[in-house]
Amino acid sequence: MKKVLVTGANGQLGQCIQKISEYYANLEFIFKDSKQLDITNAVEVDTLFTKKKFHFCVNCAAYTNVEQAEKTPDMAFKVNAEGAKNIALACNKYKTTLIHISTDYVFDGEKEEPYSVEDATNPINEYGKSKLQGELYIQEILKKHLIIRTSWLYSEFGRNFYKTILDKAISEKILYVTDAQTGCPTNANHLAKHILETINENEMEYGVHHFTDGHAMTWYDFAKKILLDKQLTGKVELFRAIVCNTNIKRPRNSRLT
Ligand SMILES: NC(=O)C1=CN([C@@H]2O[C@H](COP(=O)(O)OP(=O)(O)OC[C@H]3O[C@@H](n4cnc5c(N)ncnc54)[C@H](OP(=O)(O)O)[C@@H]3O)[C@@H](O)[C@H]2O)C=CC1
Ligand SMILES: Cc1cn([C@H]2C[C@H](O)[C@@H](COP(=O)(O)OP(=O)(O)O[C@H]3O[C@@H](C)C(=O)[C@@H](O)[C@H]3O)O2)c(=O)[nH]c1=O
Repeated sequence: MKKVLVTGANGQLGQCIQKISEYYANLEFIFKDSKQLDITNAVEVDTLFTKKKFHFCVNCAAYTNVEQAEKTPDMAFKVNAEGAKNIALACNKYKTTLIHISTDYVFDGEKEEPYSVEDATNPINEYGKSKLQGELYIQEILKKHLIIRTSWLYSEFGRNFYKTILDKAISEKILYVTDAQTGCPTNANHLAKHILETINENEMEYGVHHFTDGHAMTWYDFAKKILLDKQLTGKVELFRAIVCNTNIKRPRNSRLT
């Protein structure tokens, strides 16, 4: 029986993994939320790994508030870079394979085509920079790792664009959504399944991988699709945002291939 530690287990992706975990009877899951395991505490991380022999660690713990990360980059780096480093050190010491989740925001968005794993990274905001530093630590410390970059996650869990648009469609009459960024919305449930299927495969190709649902669109297009799918188009008017109410830089194009 393979033992799988899932960190940040009460986040969006962590909850998607919990939801399907019962279908993987050959895997023994140990779910740890931020209260049960603080990945920024190296001693806490090491102690947990000493007690149990994990075959895999899926690191879902992260600082994901992109706007707040710009104001308090130290917080983002503490979790996304130093926290990832602590996990990588423990995985290396206790021979655990690490599956770490990263982001499309490691790219600057200046490329016209979708980004492949061979493309150079160049993050333009603090969240992206902190996530890239996490990737670099992992690559430096540990051979047995899989870094899965994904984008624009949404699901029934946690805080995400999909749920925000549904909430706004109820509370507001007009929605303004930017069409200045293009990316691939990805259902976090699909990513959860992909991760567990990958664990179940006998051979794992270490390194950086990209995983999305594959359909590129702007945030405006995505909002339109959400309203259509939920039959809310008559309830709220949707406009392309002319002025962006945020000063945070986000990649213009972050399609992943
Ligand atoms: N959401 C998205 O659109 C995308 C996310 N990703 C990446 O996917 C991964 C999962 O994201 P998602 O599930 O959406 O994010 P969430 O913010 O929903 O979940 C992250 C979880 O990490 C926990 N956490 C924060 N700090 C710590 C800490 N120091 N120790 C342990 N746990 C901590 C949070 O707990 P608490 O709430 O208690 O702080 C939260 O439960 C992340 O690595 C993210 O960078 C990549 C691309 C897109
Ligand atoms: C809710 C809303 C957002 N927007 C804009 C702001 C932003 O440019 C874009 C998306 O808003 P969000 O707050 O979801 O953006 P953001 O938090 O940047 O989303 C990112 O999160 C991190 C964790 C990732 O890793 C990325 O892949 C990506 O999903 O839409 C509007 O224009 N109008 C709106 O009503």
